[in-house]
Amino acid sequence: MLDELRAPATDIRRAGNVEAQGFGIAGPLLLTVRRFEDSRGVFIETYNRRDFEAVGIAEEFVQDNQSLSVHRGTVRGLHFQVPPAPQAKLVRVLRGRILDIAVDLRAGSPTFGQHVAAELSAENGLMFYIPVGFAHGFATLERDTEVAYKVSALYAPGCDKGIAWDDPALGIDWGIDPATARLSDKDRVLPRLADIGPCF
Ligand SMILES: Cc1cn([C@H]2C[C@H](O)[C@@H](COP(=O)(O)OP(=O)(O)O[C@H]3O[C@@H](C)C(=O)[C@@H](O)[C@H]3O)O2)c(=O)[nH]c1=O
Repeated sequence: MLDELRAPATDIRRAGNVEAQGFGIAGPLLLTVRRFEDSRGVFIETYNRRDFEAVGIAEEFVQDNQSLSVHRGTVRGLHFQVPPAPQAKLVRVLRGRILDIAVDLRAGSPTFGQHVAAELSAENGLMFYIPVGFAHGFATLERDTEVAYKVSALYAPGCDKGIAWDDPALGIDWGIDPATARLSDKDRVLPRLADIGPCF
């Protein structure tokens, strides 16, 4: 866990079975949900509208996505949908482990171009909330990693945009050897941040 990136513990909000902690960049939240363990195994609430709203996640989520990345070092991103179909995302890992990244693309934001990172795994059960106005991507740190995420707007291919994961201006340490990263054809040719206009 990248503790140095988290906001002070005083910034923790709790409601029901969820606890949310902010980062140095306003907006994204790292969520911990209560695990109910018994002799059968585990139960968790992965989303509860009332409680998630109470900790600051007010969007209505309208689509659930899931991806499997077979190889360690798979990179998906950095992606975002522009208006009129911008997406907030609520990300968790079902199997394996990722380094999840959110880059601030909000015009006028004091932290524009900066990013937050969180290690999410099936084991730690953490969730990452990424508001509208951020690009999102992740690198898989284990084989056969499955990621599930809710989004607040339907997939709109015409609004689907991206920036290069390895743009030097972003300075992201993805926790993998960049030379062995596996990307989609689409992600291999994404522009750099300096080459896109204002998006949000
Ligand atoms: C994202 C998406 C893709 N697709 C289709 C399009 C394409 O043929 C195939 C694979 O799409 P992609 O290559 O864009 O998948 P992927 O690279 O996994 O894209 C995802 O990356 C992560 C980091 C995100 O944040 C997501 O919002 C999304 O952009 O699935 C949908 O039908 N609906 C969707 O919502």
